[in-house]
Amino acid sequence: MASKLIISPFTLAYYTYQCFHSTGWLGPVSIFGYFIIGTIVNKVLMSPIVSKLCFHCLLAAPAKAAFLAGRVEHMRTDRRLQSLLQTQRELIGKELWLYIGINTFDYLGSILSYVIIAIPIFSGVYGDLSPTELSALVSKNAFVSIYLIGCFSQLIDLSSTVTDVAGYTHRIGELQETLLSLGRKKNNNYSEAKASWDLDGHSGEDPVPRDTAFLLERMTLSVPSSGKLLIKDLSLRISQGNSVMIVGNTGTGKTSLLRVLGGLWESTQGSIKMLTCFGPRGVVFLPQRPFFTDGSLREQVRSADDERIVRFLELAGLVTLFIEGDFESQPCCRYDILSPGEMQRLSFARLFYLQPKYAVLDEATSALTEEVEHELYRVCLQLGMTLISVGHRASLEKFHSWILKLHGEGRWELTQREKVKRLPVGEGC
Ligand SMILES: Nc1ncnc2c1ncn2[C@@H]1O[C@H](COP(=O)(O)OP(=O)(O)OP(=O)(O)O)[C@@H](O)[C@H]1O
Repeated sequence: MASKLIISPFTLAYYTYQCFHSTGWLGPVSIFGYFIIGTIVNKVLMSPIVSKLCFHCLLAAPAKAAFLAGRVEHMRTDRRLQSLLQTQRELIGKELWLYIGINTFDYLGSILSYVIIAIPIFSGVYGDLSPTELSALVSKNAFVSIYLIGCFSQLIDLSSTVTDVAGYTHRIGELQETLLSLGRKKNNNYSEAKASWDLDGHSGEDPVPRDTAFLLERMTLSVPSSGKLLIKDLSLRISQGNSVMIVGNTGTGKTSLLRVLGGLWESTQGSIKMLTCFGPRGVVFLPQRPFFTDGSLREQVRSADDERIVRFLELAGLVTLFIEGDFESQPCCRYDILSPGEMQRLSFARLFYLQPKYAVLDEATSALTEEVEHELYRVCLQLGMTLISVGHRASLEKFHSWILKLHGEGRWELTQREKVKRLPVGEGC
């Protein structure tokens, strides 16, 4: 693209000069004018097609999904399909005009190349040339004119590519800035946390204990869009070995609290500080609905060592699902065929591989039985992870040192359980 961008002005200037040389100003001016008119007509014909295409894509996806949803969705599917067909018909009608426009532009362009040379010939400018020289001049001019039109088209195509690239660059720049500011914020959080701890009179040694991952001070949280109060004045320090379970009724703000911990939402008042990093050396988040990229099982678990993969899969209770040793071709590239429970097990296999210090589990075992949930939590603790989990089953409480109960409308209750023991894999709790 860069080479085209550099060369285009030169070829344009060269062929404009060549055209000017044989036809005078008439040639370049007519071609330029013709090109502008062609571009305007093209734009007018294109814009309704682009918007129709977007609408068509929007309609197509839910229509397909709804089609699979069975009889309950039959009526809705029918309506959407009708609307989809209607849009398709309108699209074809509009595209027809676009193709007519493009072809007419091409045909008229070649005629124009002869018209612009015909004028000086018939007005006697080339009266002294022989018929052979005249025919050579006409064919040379036709070539120059058509090439010139081609150059203009290329330049316009390039301008739209440059616009796209500028847009992407802008977005990537924004992303980079956001990541940088998040990094800065995290560093500030750490020093601020240290400073505020100093104010409490703990100066001298390292004020914020190294093993602290999250520090919440009189934090108030409301839903950003509605302002609905979820948690009021919560102070909490989450440190290694002190797993916290967040419980409460539906809609009381359990997931919202995890969003704040992960930096997705901001607290309304007070402060919340994450003093660790994302990833194996810090914190890993496991959502209720796991996300996997396309790729082999090895890529999902990200280990080059087959023995380790088998071990993680064994720990997650998944090994029978996969043929041993064939991790490159195993069907996680089709993870959509896995059941929700198998997906949750697979995300635990990944967690076991990463072995982070902290694991934030948002109902990460909701599709599994109590026994399997028990086993997975036990392995997490055995691998030395500190858990921050949201769950509904009371049987999960024994894996946590603290229970944070959210009552809604800002009310909460924090209770301490006895210290959780780390159990070796395979033993009961
Ligand atoms: N993205 C969002 N935009 C606006 N409101 C939201 C959003 N996500 C959640 N909420 C609202 O915030 C409130 C708390 O939601 P949250 O998901 O934290 O509840 P929860 O306690 O995790 O519930 P559950 O047990 O059902 O998962 C709810 O009233 C919900 O409607």
